[in-house]
Amino acid sequence: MPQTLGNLFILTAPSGAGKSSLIKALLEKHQCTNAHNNVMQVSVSHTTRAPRPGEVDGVHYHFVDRAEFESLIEQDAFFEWAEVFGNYYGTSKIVIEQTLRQGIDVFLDIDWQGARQVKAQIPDTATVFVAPPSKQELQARLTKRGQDSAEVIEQRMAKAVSEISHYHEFDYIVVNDDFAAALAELDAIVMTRRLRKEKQIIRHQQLFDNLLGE
Ligand SMILES: Nc1nc2c(ncn2[C@@H]2O[C@H](COP(=O)(O)OP(=O)(O)O)[C@@H](O)[C@H]2O)c(=O)[nH]1
Ligand SMILES: Nc1ncnc2c1ncn2[C@@H]1O[C@H](COP(=O)(O)OP(=O)(O)O)[C@@H](O)[C@H]1O
Repeated sequence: MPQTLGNLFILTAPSGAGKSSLIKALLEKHQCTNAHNNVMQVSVSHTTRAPRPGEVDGVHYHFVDRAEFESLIEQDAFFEWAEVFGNYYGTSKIVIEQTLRQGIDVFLDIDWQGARQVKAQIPDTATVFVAPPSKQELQARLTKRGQDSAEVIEQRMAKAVSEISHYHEFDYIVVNDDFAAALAELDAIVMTRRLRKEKQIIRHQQLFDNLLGE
């Protein structure tokens, strides 16, 4: 993909570490829940997992069945996809490309396998690993969220160790202990990426043309 004004960010974490909460808070902080101020948005993945109570199709995920997902794989519709906890998850290619071209920053909440695939295609992607402060706290958050059965929580805790073992592959690490502190760190990462010379040249090309003109 050619250099775009929009930045691509990936947040990866073991389930329950707080990545969805952090992305949501960041968007609210930048008032991106307001359609007139759309400078960043979170990508809505496709999944074959069943919706949790309160999850809305097209908002939290595009919920599809396995046959539909496999047909999208055949059509090369995914930027990346992976099987996580026995379900398929994938990121639509066209939506990401269009959004970045519009100068909007895009956040992907995806697992380490997806992060690797995206980084290989777009090396400019900023990848962030969100770590919980302890295993006990991770389990407590999954339980407190109250959306998964004890069996599913057990499965997610077992999977957490393999997800965490990839922490060193990421560009940034944020430990989500105190939520406000973790949010400030994530915000700083976003700002740093935006201020890079490559992005500033695209954003301010007109200004530099004027400053250097007769
Ligand atoms: N590779 C990939 N992983 C995804 C995608 N969407 C979600 N995931 C990951 O799938 C895992 C399970 O997500 P989910 O079922 O929503 O559970 P949660 O992590 O507890 O919110 C998490 O690690 C997500 O980051 C995607 O489009 N691609
Ligand atoms: N820093 C934090 N301290 C305490 N609870 C948190 C913190 N960050 C997130 N949580 C809570 O932990 C639970 C899991 O967070 P969530 O964002 O759904 O995780 P993920 O998207 O990584 O699976 C939620 O109930 C959320 O409110």
